[in-house]
Amino acid sequence: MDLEIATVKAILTEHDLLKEIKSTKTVANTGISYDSRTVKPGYMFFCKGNFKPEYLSVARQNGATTYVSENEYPEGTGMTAIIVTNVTRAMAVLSATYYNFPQNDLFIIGITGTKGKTSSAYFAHSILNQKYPNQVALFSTIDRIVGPKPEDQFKSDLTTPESMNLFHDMRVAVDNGMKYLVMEVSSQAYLRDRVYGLKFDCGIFLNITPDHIGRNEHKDFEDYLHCKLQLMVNSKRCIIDADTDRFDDVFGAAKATTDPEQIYLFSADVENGGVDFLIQDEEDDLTSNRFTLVESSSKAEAFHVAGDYDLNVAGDYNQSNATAAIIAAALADVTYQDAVLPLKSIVIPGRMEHLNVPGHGVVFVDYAHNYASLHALLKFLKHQYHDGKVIVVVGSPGDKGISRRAGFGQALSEQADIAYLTTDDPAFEDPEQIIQQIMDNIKPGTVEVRQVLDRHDAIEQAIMNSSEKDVVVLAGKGEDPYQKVGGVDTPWPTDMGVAEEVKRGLS
Ligand SMILES: CC(=O)N[C@H]1[C@@H](OP(=O)(O)OP(=O)(O)OC[C@H]2O[C@@H](n3ccc(=O)[nH]c3=O)[C@H](O)[C@@H]2O)O[C@H](CO)[C@@H](O)[C@@H]1O[C@H](C)C(=O)N[C@@H](C)C(=O)N[C@H](CCC(=O)O)C(=O)O
Ligand SMILES: Nc1ncnc2c1ncn2[C@@H]1O[C@H](COP(=O)(O)OP(=O)(O)OP(=O)(O)O)[C@@H](O)[C@H]1O
Repeated sequence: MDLEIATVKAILTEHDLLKEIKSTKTVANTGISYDSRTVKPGYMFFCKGNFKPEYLSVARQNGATTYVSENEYPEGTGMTAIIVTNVTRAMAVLSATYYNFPQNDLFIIGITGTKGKTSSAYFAHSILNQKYPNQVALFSTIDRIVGPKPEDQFKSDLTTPESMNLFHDMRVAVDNGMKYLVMEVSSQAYLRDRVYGLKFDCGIFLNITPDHIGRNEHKDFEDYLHCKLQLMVNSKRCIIDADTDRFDDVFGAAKATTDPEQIYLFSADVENGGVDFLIQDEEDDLTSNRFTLVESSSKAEAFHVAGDYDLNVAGDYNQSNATAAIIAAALADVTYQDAVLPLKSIVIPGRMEHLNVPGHGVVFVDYAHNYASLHALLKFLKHQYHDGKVIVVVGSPGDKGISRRAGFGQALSEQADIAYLTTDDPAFEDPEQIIQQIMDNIKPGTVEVRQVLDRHDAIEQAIMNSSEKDVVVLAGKGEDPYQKVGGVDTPWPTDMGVAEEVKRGLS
């Protein structure tokens, strides 16, 4: 595929992004890249993020003929320089153009929220896939599915990919016959313009609590909220959990660009009047997670998704995640009959996975990694295992989500009996200091704390020291296969892998 300079000029002008084009010759670009190491002859190269001018030299040596940047660089001498006001936005609109606007051929459901994005995405994907087999793409934190064959499924690096990868993967999905796309939209996606210019057919807002504030992320909570709200502003139809904090802001953002007739509210709180769908919790323990979905407005009644649902995944919060997914799927003509079956059998990797260890407590591996999710998880498990102890293995990552440290301290003080504080993706920080910061936020006398720096040892000790009535929660990493240490992804056998190894050692 070629990208003509004339087209580039027209698109950038349309989006008010063009400063000037310093052209030595007018060429068609044979490919696009933001990484000098992947550049091939005739490519257009984007200088973005923590870019260094030497990358441009490498891109030129590799054959790039054009670069797009907010500044002109001597390293690009001889190349066509496209100087823009905002390079990440320019990259988004030019990537969409280069891949020939694949979004126009997909019904796109975007999901945001501090917690529940991945779970809701898996729910929506499984429901839609039941009705439209081999036509539903999925871009989640865990996996990306761009086609029906096994090789069309691969692990994700980011929750929401860079715009260039996003439009590339959408193009592959469309070429593979996909007609629907369920994707998670992180706040970073809006902060970094990864979804700039993209209109969603349906946007879901689940919840918001403090997270992702710090260096490389959001400067404060209001910025985090502002970015999350952009999904509502950029969606043709909006689905909102009316129980979320800052509901008025979320509803206001949706109404700014969407007819209220196209906004659907749901709630698990019967007191919450004026919603379209009500969730009635029938049973939520470890063996059964059942709820009744009630259509409580005339516009909801047109959907025909009311009824009893059984979820194969524990946790009352998953009733809300599933409801959001059901409503979104209903917008793509799914009805109760299509939705009820897949939810009965769904498995979400790294979310509420459990392992029975004879003679010891049942082990839960869960991706809970901030106050809201750890609190919800421990509260649920404490209720289920009221005769035993709640034993938690947890650490907090380095260089991001700094507020999680205080949040973990608080959640452990409120719900845990024993806490093993350990390492979780320390990045460039000292894991011992991170542990100390969690410790600083534990209320004295509430929970017995053991500090075990090595995560493998911490898991082993937690399981071996547990008794049959206890529950052992391995929190934060889900099915992550690595520990991020000093800029290197160090292989990690996964929390469940370590638990299984401990179990094997007992037999
Ligand atoms: C803060 C942030 O979003 N950073 C992302 C961003 O970094 P960046 O643009 O500064 O890129 P960089 O890796 O520093 O390198 C600078 C540029 O030079 C290029 N380069 C680099 C080396 C070289 O030899 N040649 C070369 O051309 C790189 O390709 C890049 O374009 O672009 C990179 C890909 O180009 C991403 O990997 C990186 O995500 C980092 C790793 C990250 O962890 N981001 C997290 C915070 C994130 O986005 N998380 C959210 C989920 C949060 C949530 O749950 O809400 C997500 O959506 O995943
Ligand atoms: N609606 C919810 N409310 C509170 N906690 C939730 C909710 N849904 C899921 N959780 C908890 O959060 C954990 C992560 O869930 P999930 O992966 O679906 O969220 P996410 O938004 O994708 O998270 P992240 O942004 O960290 O990748 C779950 O394992 C569970 O403990």
